[in-house]
Amino acid sequence: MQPLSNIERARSALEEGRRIPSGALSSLVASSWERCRDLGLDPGIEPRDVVVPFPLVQRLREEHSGLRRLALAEMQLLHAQIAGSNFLIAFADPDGVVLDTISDQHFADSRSGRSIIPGSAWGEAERGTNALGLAVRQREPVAIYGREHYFRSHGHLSCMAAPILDAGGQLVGLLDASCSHEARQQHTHALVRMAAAQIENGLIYQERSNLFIFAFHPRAEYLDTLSAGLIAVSRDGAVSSLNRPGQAMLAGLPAAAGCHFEDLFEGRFGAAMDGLLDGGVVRIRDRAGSAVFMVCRQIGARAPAADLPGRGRLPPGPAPAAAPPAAPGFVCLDPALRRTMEGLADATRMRMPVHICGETGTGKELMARHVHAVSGRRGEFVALNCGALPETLFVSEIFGHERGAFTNARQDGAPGLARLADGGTLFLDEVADIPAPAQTVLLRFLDSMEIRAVGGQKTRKVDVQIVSATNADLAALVRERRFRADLLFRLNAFTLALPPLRERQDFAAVVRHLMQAIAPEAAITDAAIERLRRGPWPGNIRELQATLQRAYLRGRMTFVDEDALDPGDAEDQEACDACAGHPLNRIRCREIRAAYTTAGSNIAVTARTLGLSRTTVYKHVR
Ligand SMILES: Nc1ncnc2c1ncn2[C@@H]1O[C@H](COP(=O)(O)OP(=O)(O)OP(=O)(O)O)[C@@H](O)[C@H]1O
Repeated sequence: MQPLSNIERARSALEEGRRIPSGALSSLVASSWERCRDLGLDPGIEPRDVVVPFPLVQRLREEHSGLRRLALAEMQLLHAQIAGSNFLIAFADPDGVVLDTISDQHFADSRSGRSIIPGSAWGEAERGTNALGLAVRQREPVAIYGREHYFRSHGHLSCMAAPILDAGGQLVGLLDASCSHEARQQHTHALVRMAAAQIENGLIYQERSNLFIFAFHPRAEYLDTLSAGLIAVSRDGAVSSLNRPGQAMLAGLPAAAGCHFEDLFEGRFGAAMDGLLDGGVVRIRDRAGSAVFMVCRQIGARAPAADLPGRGRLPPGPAPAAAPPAAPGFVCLDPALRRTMEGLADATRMRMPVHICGETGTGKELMARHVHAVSGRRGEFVALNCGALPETLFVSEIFGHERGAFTNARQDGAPGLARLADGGTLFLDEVADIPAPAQTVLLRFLDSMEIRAVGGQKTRKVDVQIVSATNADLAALVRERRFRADLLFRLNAFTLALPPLRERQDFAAVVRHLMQAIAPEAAITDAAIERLRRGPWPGNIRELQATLQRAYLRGRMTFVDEDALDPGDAEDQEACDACAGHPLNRIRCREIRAAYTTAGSNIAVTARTLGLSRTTVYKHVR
């Protein structure tokens, strides 16, 4: 008979309620088992899935939004590095509650994959010994393989977690990679630790964007690596943060926030700054006598004139950043709107999928174009209206098809929108309407960024910024199981919530902008704007646009005042038969019919004023 392995001896002791034989397990795992046993957890049963409600997940995501942005970008990279090896990558809050996951489809569909979902809590008390729970407790990287998990039912799972600490040493989140085989995954564990370290450095750049950041290491060739120290200092040398490698290199010195650069390094801070800001690598000794190489990684913001040191040794700070490009005709002075857009440029730089939600007519498509402009991507902006596309058509629209791939396929095939958007942006409008099988296909595409044309053999990678939009409540659709939760979590990595027009504080600016586009020569009175402001605007900016167009048509003069306005007139109209049953189409249809009446039943004038084709107008008024 084969002798029992250490883990088998330990497990039978655990499951038979005996003392765990010493040396059979690492002390970390053994003491975790003891704690779980003391909590009365039965290792033989299936643990209960503890999942916090979705609104709380949303709140936690908002609370950790800056960190989450960095984490999602790293998760994408990590996933690309280990894609295909059936892993799930999770980002969790400091209590071990999972906030986001990115996974290989096969694992996501497995029993284990379904238990690691946003909202699932992985503390030791809930799920027994597991990497996330232990890393929360230990505040250091932990890997738990197969039967080292406390619960027998987790015995096929391996997970590796790394804590993310802020510069003050506080645990702010965790990264985890899990897979469903027991083999040791040293390489993956190292990648998870590196991703966590990268996020920690990202936090320093994010939170200290107005300070000077210097990298240092005893070997110059390591200055660009994750083992380099990072130190953030103000213009006068006050240290604000140090990353973990930096703290380790300066161990023994008073290296804490609030100390001065000169407490840590020899020589005058000013002299060091001069060399560093010249862009060179400076050799400098720390106060313990060890030499390090140092280089400037970020130039701090220009100090107010009164704060500038008189010695004139510092070159002027960088010029203020130029305003980012915007989509043409995009008004956005509303503070709530501007808040939701904070971090958009970073999100697009990291290629995070952007999701735009808002009522009908709030400007989702225009915002999508703005996202494309902000991303600075040279490729095309390609839009797909996902509403009412059956699965097969959806797939061939996105991935293209080879010649004669299916009945009605184009003779010469089609490249597909994802390929057309390579290097640019793919805008998925009405994303809530994607049929269920196509949701799975889309999810796979978002994970791999690989496309294969229908009827084709070859796959190719594309580099696409994904933007999606809907006016539906996707969270509610997820609850009703009409939309995949994992797809929602992939799409809404960065969410832009557009306020309804009635809540916009830049209402007047929107009115003036629309009026300028309708009739550049016409003015609009303040009283007219005030009257408009009182409307409920269920159709939002589009409805306002139509009201102004009608007012202008009605007045046909050089200004629009209160008398020309009749916001209610569209409501008096009946929608056409085709639109009557569709609440969203109804609003638009009634506006077209009202404009048609105002234009003296002239299709050409109505079409020109509304910027529609004559056929469209005709369809609604015949
Ligand atoms: N911020 C803005 N500044 C100026 N014009 C805007 C703005 N937002 C929207 N508009 C205008 O309002 C109209 C409706 O915008 P858009 O089509 O982008 O809305 P939407 O939310 O995508 O509509 P739907 O829900 O029907 O798809 C467009 O003519 C657009 O140019």
